[in-house]
Amino acid sequence: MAAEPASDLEFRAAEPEKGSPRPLRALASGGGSMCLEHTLPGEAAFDYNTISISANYLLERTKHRPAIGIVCGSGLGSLVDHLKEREAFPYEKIPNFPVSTVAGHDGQVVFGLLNGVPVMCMKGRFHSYEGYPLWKTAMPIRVMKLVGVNSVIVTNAAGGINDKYHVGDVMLIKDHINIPGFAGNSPLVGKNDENFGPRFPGMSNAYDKQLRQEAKSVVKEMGIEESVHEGVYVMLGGPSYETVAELRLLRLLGADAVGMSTVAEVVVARHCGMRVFAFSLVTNKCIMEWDSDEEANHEEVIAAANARKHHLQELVGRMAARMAQ
Ligand SMILES: O=P(O)(O)O[C@H]1O[C@H](CO)[C@@H](O)[C@H]1O
Ligand code: HPA
Repeated sequence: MAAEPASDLEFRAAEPEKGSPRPLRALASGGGSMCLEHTLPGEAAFDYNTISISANYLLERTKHRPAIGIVCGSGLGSLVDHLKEREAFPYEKIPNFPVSTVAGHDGQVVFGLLNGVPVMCMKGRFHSYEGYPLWKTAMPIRVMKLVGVNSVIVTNAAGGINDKYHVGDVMLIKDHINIPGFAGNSPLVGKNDENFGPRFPGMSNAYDKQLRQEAKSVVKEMGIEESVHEGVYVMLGGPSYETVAELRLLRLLGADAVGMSTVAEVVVARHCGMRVFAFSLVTNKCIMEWDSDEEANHEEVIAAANARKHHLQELVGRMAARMAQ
């Protein structure tokens, strides 16, 4: 029997209220220079026991015992609206959980049956631009792990860099480019917790080949091959969208779609041995020409996600059924 969960007050660190993200405080570091709060080495990731408290809170309140987790990207929360025997837990109520502050991210952990398969869903994710350190944006993945999840479906809204991609297309992610990681900003920075995984996890097979094969056959069954691609996702910190020069650089680097999420979750999922299937919905075509007057915006991202929700619900549902076999 799991330990009685402590009250929210006892364990919840100070978090921003919904809609009012905590500002990044500039603090003096040892050398007298300034550094941002989320880069301070002192802010250690939650340890195994702290994450167990969040997991136990959920395990004690849901009858479901899912092995599959789903992270819903911007505007993709409806992926989990049709779960049977649904049980939802607002992030605010879960000890130690961050809160969602972005439009299109509701802020609920939702358990239920998807095509008869028990799943645990994040209806809303966290991003570093909200003021959270990367480890905290990915902390729900560790909660999933302690709930019993061993495979995750990670989804996102992304800008299409590849000029063959159109709004509404799906990109099965075959690899990522971790731009924050190039600068040493990883969700695994700090003392390694062996309870979760090794100090130096490999990432060359981050996106499970067999699950990608399954996805391709699902896409065929659904008859949507023409609008589905396989490609490389690049993560930037945001929240500003990219300049034309940045997008041209990302294209040169081999990126097909760009976003501000997913990579930290995938790194943490792989660190703790989970299988990962991930896809991007292309919600906007990236602006690659300097003479264009267009600009990316979040409203168009949400609208594009909404327009494709039925296909995506079906894709996720069929994948969950295959992953459960
Ligand atoms: O990656 P998700 O959460 O789907 O959201 C994407 O959409 C937002 C920008 O419109 C950014 O948060 C970007 O990462
Ligand atoms: N850039 C970065 N993140 C995004 C985009 C984009 O064009 N679209 C959706 N998320």
